[in-house]
Amino acid sequence: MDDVDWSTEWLTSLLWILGVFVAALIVLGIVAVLIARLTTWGRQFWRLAGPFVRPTRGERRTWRPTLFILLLLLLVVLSVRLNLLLSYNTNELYTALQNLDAAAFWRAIGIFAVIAALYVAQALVTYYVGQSFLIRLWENLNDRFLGDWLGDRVYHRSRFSPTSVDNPDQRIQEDIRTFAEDSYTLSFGPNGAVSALITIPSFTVVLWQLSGPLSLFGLEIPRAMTFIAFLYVIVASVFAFRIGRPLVRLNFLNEGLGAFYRYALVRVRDNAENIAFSRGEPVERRTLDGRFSDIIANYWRIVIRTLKFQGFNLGITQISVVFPIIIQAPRFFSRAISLGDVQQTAQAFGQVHDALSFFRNAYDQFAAYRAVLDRLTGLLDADEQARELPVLEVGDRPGAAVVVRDLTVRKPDGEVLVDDVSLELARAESLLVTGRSGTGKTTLLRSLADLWPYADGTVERPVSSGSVFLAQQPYLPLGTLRTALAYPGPAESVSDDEAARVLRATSMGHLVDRVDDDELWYRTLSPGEQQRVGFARLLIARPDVVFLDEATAALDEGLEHELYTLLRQELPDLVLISVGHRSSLEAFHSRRLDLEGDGRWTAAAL
Ligand SMILES: Nc1ncnc2c1ncn2[C@@H]1O[C@H](COP(=O)(O)OP(=O)(O)OP(=O)(O)O)[C@@H](O)[C@H]1O
Repeated sequence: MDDVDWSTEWLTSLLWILGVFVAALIVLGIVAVLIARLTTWGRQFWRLAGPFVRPTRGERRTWRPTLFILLLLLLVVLSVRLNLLLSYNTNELYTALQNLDAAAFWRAIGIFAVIAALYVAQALVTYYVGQSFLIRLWENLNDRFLGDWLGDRVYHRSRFSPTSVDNPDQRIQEDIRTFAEDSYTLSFGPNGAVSALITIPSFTVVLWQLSGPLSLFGLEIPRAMTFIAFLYVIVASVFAFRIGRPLVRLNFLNEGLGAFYRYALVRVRDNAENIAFSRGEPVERRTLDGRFSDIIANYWRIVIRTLKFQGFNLGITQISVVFPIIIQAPRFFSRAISLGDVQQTAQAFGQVHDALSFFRNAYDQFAAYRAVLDRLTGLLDADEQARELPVLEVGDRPGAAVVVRDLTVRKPDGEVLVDDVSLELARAESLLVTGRSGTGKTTLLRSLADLWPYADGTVERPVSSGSVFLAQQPYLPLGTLRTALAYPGPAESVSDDEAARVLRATSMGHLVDRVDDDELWYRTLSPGEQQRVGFARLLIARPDVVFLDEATAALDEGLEHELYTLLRQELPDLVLISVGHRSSLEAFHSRRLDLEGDGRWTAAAL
């Protein structure tokens, strides 16, 4: 093996790094384009990462991600170069030992110290740059996915999609992080694909230089070591792929089953009181046990499959430790090569072996990665489908008025709930929608709110904050009571005086001192109190039109009377549309729409 001239090595190494960097850039660029075009997972990857790396038109073009990628590539090339130098240094070290040459030995140790210091610095910088890159990718994806899911009210509309996806929350919170992490580790990570692709040719050259001919069954194989290394790993990889393949599906199932179980647990937590009242623990337990045992059954399948897969991988890796030494030993004993050469061969073989094995060892990680790709692109698809569902055009009509023309509301299966209804409500008018349970009262309100995809006709009303919908159970956001009163406005928009006034007006004076307590209000307040928070919110928001869906059902008739009177007094011009069963509500409405089922309805003045 030729000696390295360490005095000029920095220049040689610099030129090497530049040359390999450019060559790697070209080759990786071509490979990346081919993967993104020709493979499903490549297309999925590009769909997720593309907008980060290359923002599309309309967004500000930023070169930052591209520069990050170039820097990461440069660092990988540098690390391979340092590994190469370490292998030459090892050769010198062992040759000096064999020759009992103390001066050469200490010189080699000195050089080792320099390379090792550079190596540590390189590893730390790589870690920092790599993590910064993945954090940026993570932030970008979270931003996009949240925007996609909340935008156009997809989170709600997706309930009506033909294919609904499970647990979008988990996909946004966990899968995005896994995607960012795995994208980095599998590509530019210290043992990733890029490092493997650069290491293989670099160390193949070393192996080539150290290889001698080998006689096998009377046949002379020149440079046998190089060929054997490749043959060994390629054959092993083919077997490993076959053994490891089912892990893709099993890991996918593992994710889904875990989420399914967690969802059941969350349901128990959220419905704790109902379950406790009915002593429903045995039923819940059975459901939870069922879901958990599905996880375990699948996990066992993963364990058995991994046993086979890892058993094979570990065996192959162990053999590879002594393999190059055995092959080089005869040449060492015949003094054709030095001890340093044998050591360097073992190192070079190890590098080529590890690099080639990347594709085999990373298989299970890659399997989980593909499952994440499927889950994330699945969510994007479902969001798109939800967006494509029909919408009832709601025209903006500022001021207190609602106009509905030829509105027909259907169930998803096409059955008509409300057939061809038209109505006009002017300032201060009010409508009570009645009908038996299941005749479509809530669905009619949903259609007016532009939330129900299976409706046609035209609706005009004030949009955005001009109209407020209040469901039977008002939504109380996390945070303070002030946040709940201001919702969906910002908490700071409600002053102390105003909060106190509306709380007292809705018979909740006892909460005046607690407006800034951060509690789980949706659990602390009784259903009736929650409904009163809904009314208090109306007094703050002062909308032009209000839709109340059994919004006083949890209150006694006396309180109901007080709240409706209050609403009329404070908002005399308000257009009021209520859904309710109680006859006591008639006193507060000027007209009634009675749904009779099968699309039929009657309208009358009250
Ligand atoms: N997301 C949905 N998918 C399919 N069908 C639905 C959906 N939401 C409601 N429906 C159906 O539409 C019909 C009307 O439901 P809706 O909730 O509007 O009735 P309602 O008159 O408000 O009943 P109640 O008085 O009990 O509240 C019901 O048969 C219900 O099963």
